[in-house]
Amino acid sequence: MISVRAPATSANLGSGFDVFGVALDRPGDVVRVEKADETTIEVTGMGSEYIPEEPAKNTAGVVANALDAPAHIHIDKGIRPSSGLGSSAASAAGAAVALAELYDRDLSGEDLVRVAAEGEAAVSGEAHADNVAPAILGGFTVVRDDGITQVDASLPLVACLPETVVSTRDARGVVPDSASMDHVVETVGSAATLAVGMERDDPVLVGRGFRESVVTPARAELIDGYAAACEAAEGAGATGVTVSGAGPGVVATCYPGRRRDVASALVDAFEDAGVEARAFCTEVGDGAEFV
Ligand SMILES: Nc1ncnc2c1ncn2[C@@H]1O[C@H](COP(=O)(O)OP(=O)(O)OP(=O)(O)O)[C@@H](O)[C@H]1O
Ligand SMILES: N[C@@H](CCO)C(=O)O
Repeated sequence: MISVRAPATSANLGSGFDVFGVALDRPGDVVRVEKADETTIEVTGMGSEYIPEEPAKNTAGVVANALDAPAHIHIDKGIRPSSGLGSSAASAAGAAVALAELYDRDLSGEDLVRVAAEGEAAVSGEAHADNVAPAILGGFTVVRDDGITQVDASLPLVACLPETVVSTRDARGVVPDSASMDHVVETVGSAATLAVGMERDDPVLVGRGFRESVVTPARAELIDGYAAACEAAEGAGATGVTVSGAGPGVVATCYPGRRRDVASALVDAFEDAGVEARAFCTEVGDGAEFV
C-alpha cells in the first residue's frame, strides 16, 4: 500500500487568476492506494458526505483512469470540499503521486501536474492546474501553457472558511469576459510585485500583490461579509487579504506574530455578518509527500 499526504492550496492570490498558487502547510488530504482489478473509492473525513465515490466523478478516480492504474483508493479528507482551499485538487494530486509510485511510472513533477489537472477538469469543467501544481510541487507556483515555475517561499498565511458553499463551477460563471487596459496595467503591477515578494519572503510585497479589480470583486459578491472581513483583517495587521481560489475561503498574509489576531478578526467579522466561520494559522508549505 502507498500512502501520500497532499496539502491544501490557495489559487489565484488575487492578481494571478488561473496562474498563481501556493501550498499551505495545513490542512491536507491523505490518499492511500492498493492495486486492484478495477478502481473503487472510499472517502472519509471532512465533508466526505458531499464527495462522490463513483470513480468517474471523483478527482482521484479520474486520475486513476488517466494513468491506467486501477486501484482501491481511500481518501481521508482534511480539506472541506467547495471551500476555495483546493480540496478536489489535493485528492487528485495525492492520487497522481501515489498511483505513479504504485505502478512504477517514471513521471516528472510537471507530468504529474498534467495528470492531476485532468481530475480537476472532471469537477470544475476546465483543466486549470493552479491548485494541483502547488499541491504536487509545493511552495509558490506560476502555471503557464509553456511550463511551471516554482519557488520555495516562506510566508505566514491565515485561511478563513465561512460556512457558505460556492462551487468552482458557479464562481467561474461570474468572471467577466473582458477587462479594460487600466485593469490589465494594475494586474500586471500586482502580479509582478507578488512574485518578487515570494522570492524575498516579504509579506508586505505579497499582500500588495493581491490587489486585483476584475475577478476578485465579482467573486466577492458571492461571499456574504467579505468586505467587512477584509477591513477587519487589515485592521488586525494583515498586509493583504483576498479570495482563496474560487472562494468562499479567504486568504490573508501578515507578519508571523500577527496571525492569531488576523484569524480572530476574520472570524469575528464574518460572524457579525451572520456567517459562521473558522480560521487557521498556516504558512507556505511543501507539496505531496509519502507518509
Ligand atoms: N476527491 C475529492 N475531494 C473533494 N471534492 C471532490 C472530490 N472529487 C470530486 N469532488 C467534487 O468537487 C467539488 C469541489 O471542488 P471545487 O473545485 O468546487 O472546490 P475546492 O476544490 O474546495 O475549491 P477550489 O478549487 O476553489 O480551491 C465538489 O462538488 C465535490 O463533490
Ligand atoms: N483558478 C481557479 C481556482 C479554483 O479551482 C478559479 O479561480 O476558478
